[in-house]
Amino acid sequence: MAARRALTIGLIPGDGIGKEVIPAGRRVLEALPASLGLKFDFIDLKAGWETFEQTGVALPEETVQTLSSCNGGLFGAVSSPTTAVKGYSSPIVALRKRLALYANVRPVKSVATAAKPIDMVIVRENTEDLYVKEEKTYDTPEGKVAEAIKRISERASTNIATIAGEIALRRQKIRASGAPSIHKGPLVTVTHKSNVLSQTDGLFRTAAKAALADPRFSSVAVEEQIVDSMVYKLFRQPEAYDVIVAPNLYGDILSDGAAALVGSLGLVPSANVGKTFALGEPCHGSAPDIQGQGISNPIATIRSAALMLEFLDEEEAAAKIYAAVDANLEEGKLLSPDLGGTAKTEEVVQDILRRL
Ligand SMILES: NC(=O)c1ccc[n+]([C@@H]2O[C@H](COP(=O)([O-])OP(=O)(O)OC[C@H]3O[C@@H](n4cnc5c(N)ncnc54)[C@H](O)[C@@H]3O)[C@@H](O)[C@H]2O)c1
Ligand SMILES: O=C(O)CC[C@H](C(=O)O)[C@@H](O)C(=O)O
Repeated sequence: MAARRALTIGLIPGDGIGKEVIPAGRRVLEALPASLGLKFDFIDLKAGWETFEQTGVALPEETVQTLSSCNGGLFGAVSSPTTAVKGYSSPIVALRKRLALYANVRPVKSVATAAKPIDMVIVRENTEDLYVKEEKTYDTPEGKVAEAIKRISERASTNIATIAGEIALRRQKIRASGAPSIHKGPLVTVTHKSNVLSQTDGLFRTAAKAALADPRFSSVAVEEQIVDSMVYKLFRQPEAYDVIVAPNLYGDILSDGAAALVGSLGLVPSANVGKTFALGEPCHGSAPDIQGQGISNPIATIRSAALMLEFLDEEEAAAKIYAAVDANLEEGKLLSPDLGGTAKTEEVVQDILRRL
């Protein structure tokens, strides 16, 4: 039987545990039932610290060009240094801008992994804020001073709030079809710090609220919350959140915090979303503390593969992957050490493949 749709997927393992989890994502895609009619062609691509050490370039132009000709991609993680290294710049941050992946969508859901039910999506602006990385250091008579630009545009804030509203509506539609849920109606919470940063976060706040006032979001409740008290409420009452929309840096920080609430960074996926392309990426980094031990949790990447499929309009295939992962977690017999288990990455992958 000829495949209904062929998808070319670029794979960028990167560094550290990125090399352990990306093959897991690939194997799960390959194991999807033939009845779905999907055919995958994979292209291995390079980026990261090791690539930089070998070639002097962290994000080869070939990777960007090839990825832009793919339908989608999976990015593992890179080991970005914490001190400036001449010529190195974070490849994932660069890719988001080069491929116009304007939204970073991060669903955080507890499936037998947290004391409280949690089911939220953090929608992080992906191209600007402090991530424009326009920094400089200069000398003054009192010593060195460093500065960074925080750039917020009306256009990017409108775009990110719009996709947040669309995600809230889509989640509501799924709930209306009978899926069990902890939420009653669609809700978007706009996060900012415009009590202090009245111009930059002030613009984010007004543009996001204006976008969500569009009549097509009339059924979506809109709330706003200052980011510091948001962290407080997120930890005390995570069930209160449905969709959170945030500027780039706050979204980065909130999603790691939310990952702690559901039990591990190794569970939380993301998709870097553009108009016609999606790059799945686990929220975690290269985890140098556990790399090479075969114990990294592959679920964040496997869920990222599913999320990528969702944004490529292959929702049925995505649902099969989510269900296999949920079944693994609900049974709780083969869990990796970050979740309190003793299973190796390979055993978790095998269990999920069996359930597909
Ligand atoms: N997308 C990316 O490329 C990305 C994202 C975040 C961090 N990083 C980079 O990763 C490097 C390490 O950063 P870090 O240590 O601050 O954060 P990290 O996310 O790599 O690790 C934080 C903690 O979570 C654990 N962890 C993360 N993923 C896990 C998984 N799949 N299974 C089990 N445990 C997991 C780690 O063992 C560690 O204890 C840095 O160089 C940073 O720049 C890259
Ligand atoms: O270390 C890097 O090169 C990028 C880290 C990256 C980020 O967006 O800051 C990561 O924290 C993430 O959440 O994707």
